Amino acid sequence: MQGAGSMEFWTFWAAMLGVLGFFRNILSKEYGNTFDSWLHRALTYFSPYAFVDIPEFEGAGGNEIYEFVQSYLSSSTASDAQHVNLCRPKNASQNTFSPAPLETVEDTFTGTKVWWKRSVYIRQSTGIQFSDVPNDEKRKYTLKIRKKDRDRLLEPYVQHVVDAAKSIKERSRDRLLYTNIKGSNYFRKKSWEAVPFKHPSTFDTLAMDPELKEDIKNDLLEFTQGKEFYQRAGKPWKRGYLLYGPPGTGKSSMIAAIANFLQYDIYDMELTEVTSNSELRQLLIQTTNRSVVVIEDIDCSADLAERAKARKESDKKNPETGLGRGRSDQDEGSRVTLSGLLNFTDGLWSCCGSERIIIFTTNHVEKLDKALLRAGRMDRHILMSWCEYPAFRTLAANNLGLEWHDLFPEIENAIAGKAISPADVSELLLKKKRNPTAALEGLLEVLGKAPLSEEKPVMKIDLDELQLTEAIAIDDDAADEPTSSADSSAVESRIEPSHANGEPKTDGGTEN
Ligand SMILES: Nc1ncnc2c1ncn2[C@@H]1O[C@H](COP(=O)(O)OP(=O)(O)OP(=O)(O)O)[C@@H](O)[C@H]1O
Repeated sequence: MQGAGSMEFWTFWAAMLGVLGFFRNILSKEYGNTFDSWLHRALTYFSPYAFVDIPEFEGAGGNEIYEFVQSYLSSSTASDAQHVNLCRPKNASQNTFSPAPLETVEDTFTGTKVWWKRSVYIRQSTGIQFSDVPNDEKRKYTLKIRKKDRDRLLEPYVQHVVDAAKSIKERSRDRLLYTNIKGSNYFRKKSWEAVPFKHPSTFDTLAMDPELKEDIKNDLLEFTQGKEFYQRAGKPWKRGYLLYGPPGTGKSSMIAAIANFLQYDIYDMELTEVTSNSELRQLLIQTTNRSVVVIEDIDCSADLAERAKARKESDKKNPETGLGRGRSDQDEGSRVTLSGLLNFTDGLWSCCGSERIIIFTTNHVEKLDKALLRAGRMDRHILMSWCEYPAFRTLAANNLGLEWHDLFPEIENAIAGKAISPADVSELLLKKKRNPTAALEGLLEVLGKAPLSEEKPVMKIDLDELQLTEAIAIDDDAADEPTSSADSSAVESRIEPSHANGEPKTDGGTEN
């Protein structure tokens, strides 16, 4: 009986469709379209599903949500579909998938199923062409969602799609290396110039103490996952590293490894090209989130002797009141000052973006002003030192493809306590990379003559001494508007290219 009932049901609907089809055929084009839209509305009304159309173009512009959906569906969800489009945009390094037209893709959000369908259909030409898509081709994604789930799910689901699409885009795009250039644009406004960043250095190829390497990786991971912590603690979401050590110990390689590890862009700040604190600020504002801002060889950019000299000169001008102290920087105009740099690292302006790593490097940590080194200013001080045995093992693997060789124990003895940089070891190995044994023998010979690290000690930052150093009270505007107090001499230390030795001094304020 049930079979007969079901038969009647289908017979009824087949007859209904036949009648509807007959009417549709005899209607003129104009009435036909009205009939179609009426039928569509009727079917939608009785359907348990709601449909959300996301057209590629809305009005005269593109629809951002369409692009987000496209990126979202290019992830594994779409590649699970039976029929997918596969493409690789020009210059991109990854393939992207999208569901083929009319293919339905299922997705699950917080345990609820939703469905996506992409349609491409012909529209009547308006004579306006919005893109390189042929004028009469229209595309849209349609989200099918149960009516009962719509109110609860639609908003958060769309937000989830947008967030996921943004992170997919971020991961798949080529990263950039920016450098600041002298007022290149029409208004001579300081700006950055970018090139694709393709440095091969990674934490795997970096030759250094394995424990320190792991520690830095964990620190970086903790930082990237720390959004809530930084918010809760009322701290700007940024982290400062000072990399110091002799030339060729891998400071630049470490920066590249950090950027590759975090998938961040790099802003390589040439401080000698920056002529004032406000320019420095301008450049900082233009940097994007999720980036590494680097000032290499900060000891060469920061002439602390000049600072002492400037102070002496200004003292001479106003011997009694000391009102000129520190002013000379400003009087002479456009110069980046120490306070400008400190504002850059931890002043109010340093918070204009988020998820940012600031890295300074130096070969001469002893030349740096203690105000820069003080705890809290740079979160980590990382010593990149002479090549030790574990670092040598990494270099042997990188350059010779060697995991083990009978000469390794001899090298372990010979390299201990020697002042030889990873760059030198790397070069020696590379010279004879076709003959690993000869390369290792060559290295042993050089190690025999290499100076002891005691003879070329690496200056280490003495944190205890830094704790005793008094801090400079930093006022956000201090850099551009010098105070007339005696303190300004410390705040307004000039920074410009030179290698001269200086006598750093910090005045007043409290340790943080
Ligand atoms: N720790 C290291 N791990 C792997 N390779 C290294 C390391 N140190 C140096 N090298 C090799 O030596 C080259 C120079 O190193 P790098 O520029 O990173 O050193 P640096 O400390 O920044 O030098 P400088 O202070 O002179 O700028 C690199 O291209 C790399 O091949």
